[in-house]
Formats: sequence, structure tokens, C-alpha cells
Amino acid sequence: MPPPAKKVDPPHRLTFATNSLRNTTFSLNNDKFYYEIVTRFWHPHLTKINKYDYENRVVTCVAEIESMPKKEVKVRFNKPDAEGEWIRASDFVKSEGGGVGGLFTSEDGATFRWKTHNRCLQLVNANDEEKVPIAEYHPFKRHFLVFRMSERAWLEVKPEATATLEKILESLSHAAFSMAANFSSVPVLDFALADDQVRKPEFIDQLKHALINVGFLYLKNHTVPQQVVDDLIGYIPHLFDLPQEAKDKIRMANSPHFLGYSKLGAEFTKGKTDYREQFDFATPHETKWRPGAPEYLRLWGPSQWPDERLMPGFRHTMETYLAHVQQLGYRFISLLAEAFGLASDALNSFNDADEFMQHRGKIVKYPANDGSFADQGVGPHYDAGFLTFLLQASPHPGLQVQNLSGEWIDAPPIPGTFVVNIGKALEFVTRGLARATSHRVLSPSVGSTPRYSVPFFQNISLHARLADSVLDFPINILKLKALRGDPATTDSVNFSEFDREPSGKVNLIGRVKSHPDVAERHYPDLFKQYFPSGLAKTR
Ligand SMILES: O=C(O)CCC(=O)C(=O)O
Ligand SMILES: [Fe+2]
Repeated sequence: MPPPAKKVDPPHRLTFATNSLRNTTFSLNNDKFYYEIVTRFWHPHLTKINKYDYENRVVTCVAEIESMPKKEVKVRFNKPDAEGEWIRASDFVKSEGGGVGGLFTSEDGATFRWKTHNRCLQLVNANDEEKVPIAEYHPFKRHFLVFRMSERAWLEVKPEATATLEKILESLSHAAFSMAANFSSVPVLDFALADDQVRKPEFIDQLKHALINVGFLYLKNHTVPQQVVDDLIGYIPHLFDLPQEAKDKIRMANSPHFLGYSKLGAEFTKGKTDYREQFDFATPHETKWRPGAPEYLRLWGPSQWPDERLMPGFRHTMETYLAHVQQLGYRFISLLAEAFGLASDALNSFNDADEFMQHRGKIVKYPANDGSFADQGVGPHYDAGFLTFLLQASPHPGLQVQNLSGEWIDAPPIPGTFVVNIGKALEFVTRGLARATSHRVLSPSVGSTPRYSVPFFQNISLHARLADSVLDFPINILKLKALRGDPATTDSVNFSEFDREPSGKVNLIGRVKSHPDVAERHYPDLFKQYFPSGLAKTR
């Protein structure tokens, strides 16, 4: 008779009571032990891992993480009878270059590595060539495109690894935060949850993550009727197929408001030509500028529309679309304030009354790369305003966003959604809590049909001086930013003047840089300042 098979103990499954690794509890071995990871609000920079031993009725703080603003994160492991030495977290979990995870060594000298696997984190013995995981962390799940979104986070630990559980927990909290912050895809948020009193907190929680760690999100089930979107999409190819003469009649160079038609190659990002053709329109507005008033008030004014006889119904369709997205934008801003722990109207002070506001929407065509030019549809940049609601109006990929370690992540079109991203003005007033994320568009590949998109830029008052605003964020929100860390430096266009100039001036400078032909005609002084050698030098 063969000997009975050796019984293998099943792994321990630790289910987290909340989905945040900073404040959660979980039990091990049928509640004989349970662990608590906790950051008290009166000690916001200190996270403790406590172990509760029910049988012996003792609580021990087994490990601590200290993350002070602008200082290196430190950790220490305590013995039941003595506190440990503080060491740098980077000496405990050694990073292996840009990626997520890292290496750490247990008490008995074995080295372990955290690695990502299908959006989970797996812990493997660094010497194990087979890479069999001895622990696995499943974060709070957001199922792509599936209505039912959430499940609790859990950690599975093989019995042989429980001896080193405390180090696993401590290293996991680093690896999990780098994974959360260093996104590898853009989250999809369901706007229907925001109207569901029971599930609204779930939406707010997802929004908080997206705003702080990613700066980009997809919004599905939003409030802009699909018919309004489809009507607009139907017009787009015809708009670009208008006779060149009809397009030139409404060219942007006619408009001190930077509204109208820009031919292929008329726009620049960081001095390089963007290979796109576009029409800038905006919500209705009569310019408030009068001689003697600040020049930046001229930035807003009426749109130039194509001849109604050539595009019957187009103006009405576009204006209806813009009005709907504007409404969505205002609603979104109040949810965003809530996600940051502020009153829902806390950001309204950046807007003037409706008649003094204008938001811009443009219709863009990215022709296929014919092999003769660089593939810069639009170069790496940040948007200047508060929020952008981007409609990807054809099924082409090409939009990419840059994550914390500088990698470019694809944000392909998802039907029925807007891509929402944060502009530099919102980043500034939230003191960097909301991330403005650098993004770009690659031209469609050789032989492809053109890509179309419609970005809507939600503005704030031209007069707003962002440096003067003081928003009082709760400490737990500020802490999330400290945990995220700072993004890698990028070569994207920045809007650094928000620290001294009114928002209108900052925007005007941005427009002058990207549309020098308009600037030369309508803003000669600024043109001279930013293009001292004239237009030829920009090409
Ligand atoms: O066309 C797109 O998908 C993005 C355009 C964009 O980022 C912009 O114009 O600011
Ligand atoms: Fe953009």
C-alpha cells in the first residue's frame, strides 16, 4: 500500500475589513490572532501594525511606518519587550528600478520579492526559479466594464510564510501603495452610482483614488444623452470635408479669442508641430473686454461658426452638446469637492455667474501618419483649466497618459464614456492633491482612417488668482497625497505661472505659445515676448 499522501495545510486567507491598507483589521487562525493596520488621525504620519493575541489577551505593536512630509519613509520592527531601530523603508524594501514591488529579507536571511501578477501582488522567494507565490495580495477589485464593481481586498499567506508575516505586511503596504499610485490602466467610474444614495460612497471612494493617484478616469453612464453625442459625431467628418475656402473663412487667426479653424500643422506643443486639424468652439459668450481692461478678458468671446447652409443644424447640435457637458462639469466639480472631504460647493468660488463664464470645446481630426512626419498628433502636455471631458469620437487608439514612473499608458476609446482629466488649475488649487497628468496623442498608423476627438475644457473665472485660495483639506486626504509621492519629471508643457498670475493671464500665455499666428495678429506685445525671433523660428 502506498504511504498516505502528506497533508498540506491550506493557505491562510486574510480578508480585509476595509479596502484601505492603512486602516484595516484581519484575523488569522480563527480569530486567535488578529492584526490591525492603523493610522490614527492624531498621528497622521505614523502607521502601526498591531497584533492582538486573544488567548493571552495581549496587544503588541509589531511594526511601524513613519511617513513625514518631504522626509524619507522609515520603518521599525518591535520585539514584545523592546522597540526596534528605525531604518529607512528603502533599506528594508529595496526597489528594483522604476517598477512596482521590491525585495526584502526576513529574519532568517531568506530574500523575498513582490511582483505584480494580473493586478495582484505576489510574494515569491527570490531564489525560487519557478516563482511559486507564498503570499498573494488581491486588492479591492474594479472589474473592467462590469456593472457590479467591488469585492473586498484579501491576502493569502501559505503556512510556511506566517513566521515572517509581520515583514510581509510591512513590505506589502509599500508595494501596494506603489501599485495603486503607479497606475497601469485608467479606471472606469460609473456615474450612475453618484445618484444612488446607497452606493454614492463607493463612487466617491473611487473618485478619490482616480483624482489623487491617476489624474485620469473614464466616466460611463454620465448625464449627456447618447443621442446628443451621436448627433455631434455624425457631423464630424463633414465638418472636415468642407471646402478649404469655407474652413479658411473661419480661421482662428481672425479671432482674438482663439476660436475657429486651425489647419493641419498650425499648432505647436513645446515648439514641435502637432499633426492635427481642428475647430475650436465655445459656449456662448459676449466678450467682456473693453480698452483699458486686462488683456486676458479678450480670451473669451463669440465662436466662429461654419456657414449654416453648408452644415445645416451643426451649430445647434454643437451648442446643445456643449451645454450638456457644461452641466456635467459643474456637477462633477461638486462631487470632486466631496471626494476631497470639502463641502460640495467649496470649489464654486472659482466660477463667476454663468454670463461671465465660457467653456471651450473643440473638434479634432488626427490624420494617419503617411510616413513622412513624426507621429506627434499632439505632444506631451497638461491641460490648463480645471477639468477636461474628452469624447473619443472614433474607435482609434492613440491617446496615452503618463504614470508616476513616466511610462506611457494607453487610454483607448470606450464607447459611451468620456475620458475626464485634471488640468493644472485644479492641481494648483488642490495643492497637488488632484493630479494633472501628462498626456499625448500618437497619430493613427500608416493607412488608417483619421482619428476624431472632442475635448471640452472646463474653465474657471479669468480673474481667479489661484495662489490666493486656501482650501482646508482634512488630514486623511493630505496623507493620501504624501503616500502617493511625486510623479517623475516630464518634459510636458507646464503652466507654472499660476503661482503669481490670474488664471486668465496664464491661459492667455498658453494660447499664445501654441497658436503664435493668432498671437502675432491680436496680441503683438505678448507675441514679441514669447517669439522674439518671429514666426519662422517656431517651425
Ligand atoms: O484628442 C485627444 O484625444 C486629446 C487631445 C488633448 O489632449 C488636448 O487637445 O488637450
Ligand atoms: Fe490635453
